[in-house]
Amino acid sequence: MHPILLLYAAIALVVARALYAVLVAALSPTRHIPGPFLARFTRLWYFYSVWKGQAEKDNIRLHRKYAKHGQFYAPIVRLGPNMYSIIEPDKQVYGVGSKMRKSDWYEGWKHPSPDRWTMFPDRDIKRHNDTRKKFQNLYALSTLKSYEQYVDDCANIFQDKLGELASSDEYVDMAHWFQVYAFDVIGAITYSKRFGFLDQGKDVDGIMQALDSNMPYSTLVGIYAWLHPYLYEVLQRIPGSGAAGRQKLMNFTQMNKETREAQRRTWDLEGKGVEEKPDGTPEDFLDKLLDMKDDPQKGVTDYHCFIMGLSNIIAGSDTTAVSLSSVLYYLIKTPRAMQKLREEIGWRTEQGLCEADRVSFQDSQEMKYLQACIKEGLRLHAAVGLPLWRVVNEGGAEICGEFLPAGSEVGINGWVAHYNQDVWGPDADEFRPERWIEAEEEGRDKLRYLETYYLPFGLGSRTCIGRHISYLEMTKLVPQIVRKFDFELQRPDSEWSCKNYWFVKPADFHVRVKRLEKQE
Ligand code: HEM
Repeated sequence: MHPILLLYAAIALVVARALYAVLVAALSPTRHIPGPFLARFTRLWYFYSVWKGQAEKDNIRLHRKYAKHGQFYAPIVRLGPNMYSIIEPDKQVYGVGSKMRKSDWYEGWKHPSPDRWTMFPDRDIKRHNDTRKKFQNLYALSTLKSYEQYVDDCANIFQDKLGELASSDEYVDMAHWFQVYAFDVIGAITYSKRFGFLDQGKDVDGIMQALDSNMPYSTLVGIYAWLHPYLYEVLQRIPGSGAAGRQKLMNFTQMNKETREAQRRTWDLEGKGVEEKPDGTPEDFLDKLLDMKDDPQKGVTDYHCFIMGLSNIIAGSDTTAVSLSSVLYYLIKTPRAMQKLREEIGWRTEQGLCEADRVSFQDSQEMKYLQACIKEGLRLHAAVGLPLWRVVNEGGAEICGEFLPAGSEVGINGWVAHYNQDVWGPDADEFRPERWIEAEEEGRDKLRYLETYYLPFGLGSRTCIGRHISYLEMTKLVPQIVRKFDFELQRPDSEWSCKNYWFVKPADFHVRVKRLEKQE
């Protein structure tokens, strides 16, 4: 075809597509739901918002902008032609038995082949339920004990590193150090093997970089999920691209699994489920998976063992690192709270209720102020900063006072929920750990009410399966470091800046570390 004709054809196609979008928007039964003008016709508005890395702020701004008199937030706003952000954790959408599946936005978090599913983005409700049931024990509170030594080892190395950093006057990037810690802990818990980041103080073999580069790709491609298979095919061949990063992690996971299987055969551990292995290390996550695989009753396959290990690294490293940064950042910004936390640790140590050099997970459960500080840190800065998209089923559904037709995508963003002054009160923007203790004292109803709107770990049937593990990592490390070190922000008078590509990562959390004169 002549090039000019080709150009005309392309222009005609674009015009027809635009007219179609205008027509659909004009006739849509949800056209009265407020939102940016462009978002009525195209997902480009949302794409741009996510691309800037500030989507949680835009999301909050929209709910505020369209609030009616007497409301803090508009209950529902539009982010795209059929994408709606809501402020209520509606049970139809998120309840444990909900039939609304994750939207195709989650496709960007997996290999495009339908056979290569993993737990977090799985959109098949039945398969997801089966997987979750099979493996939830590995993440249960009762299993944490077997992972505690791995956390202790990493926390001790982390403490030594802080000691070294304290002897220099330099500002250091605390977000980086928490990332290094969280990666090594999840590596140790999953494979009894630290990645070695803590020891070297940096990324080894580009693993952290691999995961990092995957974030913008997965976050953005999911908005136009149909593009994913084509882009992935090309990008996986380009070093440094998100798709190549994912491939690297998959290779790493597979290699660990194969090495361990060979080792277990040498040690003759297959199917034995021992608590401690011949090399003295406690049974790790991978051993537990392989024990299950060796038991024919459990229906655990090689593929399960592969994806569950991979999920731990992808879902459990940055999330914990960001959350640790949040807690420490707000403690530094709120000296009164830091002081109170140190008093709690000091008092419990004097009373012999916790050890002088480490805090056991069991002891940490009794430390009310510590628990409140962690909860409050994750409220003000949830690690995940985009709506948790779900799809409305056949027949449509009434959500937040609006009837949404089948196929609509609907989601609540933890950041929107956590800054809602109608829920948290006029001091919703403040770091005030006491609010959790007061709510508990007021009675179970008040606490339960707040917890309904507390979503750092998601909600309902897809709530974070690894949350107890992350609590184990955080509740041990935070007291261990704040009792020994002080932290001075490089820019104490301004807010930190963050980039939101699903995880809202701090970009400039620079502090000077100082050893506390008097410990406890
Ligand atoms: C403070 C740390 C963490 C935070 C804030 C966090 C947050 C979340 C959130 C918000 C979800 C739900 C996402 C959705 O609905 O789309 C989720 C799911 C998940 N998380 Fe976490 N997470 C953390 C730590 C971990 C750890 C340590 C692991 C693994 C050891 C883990 C494994 C998973 C998995 C496998 C899912 C998918 C669960 C499912 O679909 O049933 N997470 N997490």
